[in-house]
Amino acid sequence: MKIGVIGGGAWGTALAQVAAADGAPVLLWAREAEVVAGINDARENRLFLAGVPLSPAVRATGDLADLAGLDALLVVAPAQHVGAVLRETPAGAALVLCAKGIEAGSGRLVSEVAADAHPGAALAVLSGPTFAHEVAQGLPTAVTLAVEDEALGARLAERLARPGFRPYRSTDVIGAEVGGAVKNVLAIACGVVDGAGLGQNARAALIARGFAEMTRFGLAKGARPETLAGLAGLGDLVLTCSSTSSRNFSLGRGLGEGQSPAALLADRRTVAEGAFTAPVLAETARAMSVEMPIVDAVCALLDGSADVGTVIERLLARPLRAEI
Ligand SMILES: NC(=O)c1ccc[n+]([C@@H]2O[C@H](COP(=O)([O-])OP(=O)(O)OC[C@H]3O[C@@H](n4cnc5c(N)ncnc54)[C@H](O)[C@@H]3O)[C@@H](O)[C@H]2O)c1
Ligand SMILES: O=P(O)(O)OC[C@H](O)CO
Repeated sequence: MKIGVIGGGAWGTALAQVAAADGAPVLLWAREAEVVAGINDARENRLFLAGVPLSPAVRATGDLADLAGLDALLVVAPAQHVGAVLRETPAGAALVLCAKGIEAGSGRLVSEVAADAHPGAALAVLSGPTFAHEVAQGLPTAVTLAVEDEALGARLAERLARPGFRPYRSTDVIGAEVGGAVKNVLAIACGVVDGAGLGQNARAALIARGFAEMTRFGLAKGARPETLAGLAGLGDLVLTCSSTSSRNFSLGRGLGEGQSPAALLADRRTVAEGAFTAPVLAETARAMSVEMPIVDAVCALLDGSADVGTVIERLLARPLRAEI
């Protein structure tokens, strides 16, 4: 199975390294000419994954047309750019969607965006607790690989599996997507708890109640509960809600410390997907009558309509209710 990667950020580069670990060639498209040159000439992506020596089997290109004729493309552009990039990408390959987010404006999951850009393409979702720098170092990692076509799922899992990289197969594409998109917003909330010094009890409560929000939203979208309780949902939520290695958690921590959202988001080279997904997630949930108070609180902090003290007061003043 000939593999290409769309996106030369940290995660696209780490996944290219995984796919090339057995020496099979992998072609990676990167938007930045310096990333293409760095990978081809110095075997390093200094902009997004500095310090990781890349396999000589990973080759980079700045031309999406070069991806024609490959069997599977790992789509690792940020969620808000997947549509634009796929519209310029030659069709014909299975698409393995690795971005975690919901498209602003349309409210579409990445699989819906991909189906629109490449009608009839086989679609898979790869998601789970995966800090790129750990995967690139070969540290043990497990992911959900969700594909409706079980035979394709088995072939993809076989192609991507390594001793330190274990794909667990699923057929629940929606569940895998919802988990990855929602956890980014909840990771911002956990960062706020940390930055505002609210304590470990509050963080654990937020993870559990955030998971309840993820589950309500996921079920309304047609996800299966066991997917949300697995690697792509709860697993990734726990990872990103407990580490400053998470860009979303770090963004939230800045908000919790009282820094302005505009300052925190200005001039970012790396992506904190939760900041883009939060408003569209809140809007979509409202339209489906799904309650997501923690997501609403993150939105209020990001759009500056409330400060940390106010959103905490609002969350704590909610009516007492049954846990489930
Ligand atoms: N970094 C991780 O550990 C990790 C792990 C799992 C999933 N992800 C997901 O992978 C996706 C990509 O994240 P990343 O961490 O690789 O990115 P990154 O933050 O390392 O780099 C930013 C990326 O955005 C791209 N970009 C910026 N503007 C663009 C545009 N207009 N069109 C197309 N691309 C543009 C850049 O070229 C670069 O590839 C995100 O959805 C993220 O949630 C990341
Ligand atoms: O740095 P974050 O917050 O984008 O998280 C990276 C991955 O999604 C963790 O699984």
